[in-house]
Amino acid sequence: MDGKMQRLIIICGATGSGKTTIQNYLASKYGFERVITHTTRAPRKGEEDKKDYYFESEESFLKNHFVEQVKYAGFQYGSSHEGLKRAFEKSKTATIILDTQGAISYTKIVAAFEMIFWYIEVPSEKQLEMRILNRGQSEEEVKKRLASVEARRDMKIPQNLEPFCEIIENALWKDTKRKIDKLLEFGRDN
Ligand SMILES: Nc1ncnc2c1ncn2[C@@H]1O[C@H](COP(=O)(O)OP(=O)(O)OP(=O)(O)O)[C@@H](O)[C@H]1O
Ligand SMILES: Nc1nc2c(ncn2[C@@H]2O[C@H](COP(=O)(O)O)[C@@H](O)[C@H]2O)c(=O)[nH]1
Repeated sequence: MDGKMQRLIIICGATGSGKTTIQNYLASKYGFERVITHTTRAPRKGEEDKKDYYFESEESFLKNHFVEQVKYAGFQYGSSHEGLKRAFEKSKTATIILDTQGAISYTKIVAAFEMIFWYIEVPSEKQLEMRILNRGQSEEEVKKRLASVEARRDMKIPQNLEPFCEIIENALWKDTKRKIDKLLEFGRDN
């Protein structure tokens, strides 16, 4: 596959803003492969190892070759060269979900693929909280997550990421889909 034709859609935004929902839409509608990242947090209900994340112990996490890694709400997260390679073996356009710190790291790397940055926004924090609760997490868990330094930081797009990002408001799902379809209109050679 021609390396220059590859493209990575980097999706970031507040916790609960809809990054995974958007990534799933891109996979089902466009066939864009997901880059699976690594974490030391425990799987949530319904999450599967090697599908949602590579779920790692503190020891096994260190054995990967990371493009970037961060600590988020007390756990390790990282995107690996292996994960990117596996995704690009399956489709020319791949998607990855990162926190804003990880996205900033990608703005600084020299890569053989094109990068597109999306920041996902939700109109209010109350809506975010409701969406996370509806996902099945306990109120205590949600409160703890929303209070973490990283979650607070990612509520708003960092200034140094703004020049790279398309901001997508994810209020009504049908409007979000329309916006995404429009953004991808000129890249139908996936
Ligand atoms: N436009 C929307 N309207 C209503 N609910 C939505 C919308 N988009 C996503 N959701 C719901 O909000 C919840 C959070 O979405 P999702 O898991 O995609 O967020 P996320 O940004 O990946 O969160 P996290 O970073 O915490 O993993 C899910 O239950 C999802 O179904
Ligand atoms: N910088 C990175 N951020 C990542 C990676 N994988 C996921 N994430 C981000 O972490 C938070 C928390 O994720 P959650 O699944 O526990 O809700 C979220 O903002 C993700 O975008 C990664 O490899 N690098």
